[in-house]
Amino acid sequence: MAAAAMANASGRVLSQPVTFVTGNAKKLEEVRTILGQSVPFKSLKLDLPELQGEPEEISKEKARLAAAQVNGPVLVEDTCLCFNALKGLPGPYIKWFLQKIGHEGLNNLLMAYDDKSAYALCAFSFAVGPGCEPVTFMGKTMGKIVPARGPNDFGWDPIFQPDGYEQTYAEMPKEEKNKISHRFKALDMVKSHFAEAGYTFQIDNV
Ligand SMILES: O=P(O)(O)OP(=O)(O)OP(=O)(O)OC[C@H]1O[C@@H](n2cnc3c(O)ncnc32)[C@H](O)[C@@H]1O
Ligand SMILES: [Mg+2]
Repeated sequence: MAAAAMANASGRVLSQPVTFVTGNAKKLEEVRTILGQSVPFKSLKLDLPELQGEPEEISKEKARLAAAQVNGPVLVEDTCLCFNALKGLPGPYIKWFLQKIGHEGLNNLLMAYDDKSAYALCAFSFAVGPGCEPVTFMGKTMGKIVPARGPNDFGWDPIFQPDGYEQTYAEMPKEEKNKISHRFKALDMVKSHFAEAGYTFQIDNV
């Protein structure tokens, strides 16, 4: 953990509330619901660059870029959808795959394979400020890729059916998705981190 984060671990007040930086309104909606009042944050709509590499490194670099722009404490996340038959691809490149080939194209990618298993991976990173090394929290939910079912209002939700469920993420009530999702699991660790670190916030302008 960076020196600044250590200082805060003793219970120091953060100079500003945490800013959750994302260009994705649906992510923001889920993060708000899952975090509730546990981690006070404000949000900033910013399209950070789509980086290449391993999920944890992408997330950390996103946090460094966001902290430099916000000049304060930031939370960011990067989401991957990984197909086991394709050794984890599309992974962090899912946004472009989804945009270019859609739900049907993503199913077709697996046509030649019996193995339709996949996992959703969420990597949140928190940086206390510019120049501080981010800490990362990963959440993973296992499932399989299926022909699209359910409302089409959030990314690849209609084609991801989590293990142990007959419904896709899109078909489930939101409260159900938010109890088992990759995002929920990562945010659970974010919550614990904030509780253990004893951060206190200036929340006047949240
Ligand atoms: O600004 P950021 O936070 O980066 O938002 P983004 O939309 O660019 O998001 P990512 O870079 O993490 O790309 C992930 C892609 O997966 C989609 N996605 C993210 N979380 C999802 C979820 O829980 N269910 C379905 N689709 C999701 C999202 O819409 C993108 O197309
Ligand atoms: Mg992005």
